[in-house]
Amino acid sequence: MGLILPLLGFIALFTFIYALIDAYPKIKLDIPSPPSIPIIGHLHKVIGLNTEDQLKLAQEYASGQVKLMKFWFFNIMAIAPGTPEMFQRILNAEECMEKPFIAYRLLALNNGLLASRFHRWQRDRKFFNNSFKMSTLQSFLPIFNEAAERICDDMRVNLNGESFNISPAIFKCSLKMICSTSLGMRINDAENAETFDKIYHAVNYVIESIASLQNKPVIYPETLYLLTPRFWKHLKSALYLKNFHHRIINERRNILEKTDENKNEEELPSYDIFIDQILKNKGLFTDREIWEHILTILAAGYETSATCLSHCMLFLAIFEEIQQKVVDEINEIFPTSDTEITLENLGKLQYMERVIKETLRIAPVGPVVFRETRKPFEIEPGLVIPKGVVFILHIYCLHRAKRWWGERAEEFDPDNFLPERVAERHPATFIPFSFGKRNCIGYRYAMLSMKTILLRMLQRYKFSTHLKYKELRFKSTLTLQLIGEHLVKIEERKSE
Ligand code: HEM
Repeated sequence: MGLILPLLGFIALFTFIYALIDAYPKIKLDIPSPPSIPIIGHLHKVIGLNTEDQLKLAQEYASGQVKLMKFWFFNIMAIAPGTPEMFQRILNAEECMEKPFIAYRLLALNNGLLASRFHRWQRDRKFFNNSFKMSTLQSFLPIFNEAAERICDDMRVNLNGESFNISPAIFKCSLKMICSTSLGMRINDAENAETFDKIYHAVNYVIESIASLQNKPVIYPETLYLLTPRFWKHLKSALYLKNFHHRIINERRNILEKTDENKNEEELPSYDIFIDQILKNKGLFTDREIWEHILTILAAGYETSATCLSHCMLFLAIFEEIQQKVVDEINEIFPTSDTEITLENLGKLQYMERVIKETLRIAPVGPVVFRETRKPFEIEPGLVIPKGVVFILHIYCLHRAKRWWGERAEEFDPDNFLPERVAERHPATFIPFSFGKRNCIGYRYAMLSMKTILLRMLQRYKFSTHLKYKELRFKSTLTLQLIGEHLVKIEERKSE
């Protein structure tokens, strides 16, 4: 006992001195920083703030119009860029392509693309870039269409009735698309209905739990979380998803082996689902890596697309004249409801695309992304950011800054994406899918699937709402969420 206390004291002192030495090159960086408190840095600014106020605080800092701003939390140094040029420089640099463990640890999917460390990511991204190629996405169009038709049928119960929250239906549709294109689950098979429901609840529970932890300060004692009932339900949901993926992987492996032996391709779907692409490359990934990759694609693709589309439907219900313009365009390119959906005619839906982009500008589903320097990085001549510094890239602030978007930056205006206006802006002023080599691998998948759902819903129904644009409020959890529900009313659209 007599020795333990001095020993602990020595370890604490040693750790403190080590942290100071480590932090020194970062602290002396010549970058402006708001006033801070010794030891804890800027932690007091965020502690106790709800997720809506955190967004407002970030906007307040961003309005300071500096190129870079420096923050620190104990010995963690973070830098936030303030101009599109700086966003571009950071997101393009190989030196900054690491993901900070502290920001992505809660996902617990360290082998998946979203959270993996640089070297593993570099190897795996090459493989998956091929999986998301245009010909594969084209083969997914019938699945997108089937899921979109299904959501329209299910929505009929709300016809001419009260306002309802459109979000759960969109989430289920988006989940079915992802499960079908990554795991080969057939959307309209009755026996899959219960499984879709279970996955829906399990994924949502895991996402909600991570979001609730994510917004606790970085020093939140996660060990305390283990003592809460939420943790056990979180664990149960995560285990369900893991076991489910294991089962599907084994089933698909058997199917592929059988078809290999019999050279009978009939059992394989006509589209190139992600799991089959992985399994056909025997030995490239371990089983653990496979389910973490597939679960990452599911997690990264499902909630983002569904949330974006829920916002988009709400904006269209609020701005009925914009909705009408989208419908006019649809009627021109898809004159009948059975006009086939192809890459070519989806590409012609240019006004719809502007509406989706404006939705992602006003409400970028991934409001913040993080990077970490893997080695010293000269961000501008003479200013070298040392290894181990975290970059906080606040996309939400960038998208709403008056400096880049003008006095009407907070208003919803799809014409912001007219080609002549786009040409006037720096390419990194609008980055809802991030930027550079480590950007969103699923952005084309997202655009095609969202366009298909919008197309089918607007062909069938007219949307309205009593909600007012100016009264909408957002909060930043894991993704950017509307505070409240996406309430809309629908009526049958008469053919025009
Ligand atoms: C509106 C829809 C979507 C938005 C706004 C979005 C946004 C983003 C953003 C901002 C990132 C960068 C995250 C970071 O660096 O921390 C990202 C990464 C990623 N997204 Fe998406 N995403 C969407 C849809 C999808 C879809 C549909 C898929 C898959 C089917 C997908 C799969 C991924 C993956 C795997 C990554 C990690 C990529 C890497 O690090 O190499 N996303 N997404």
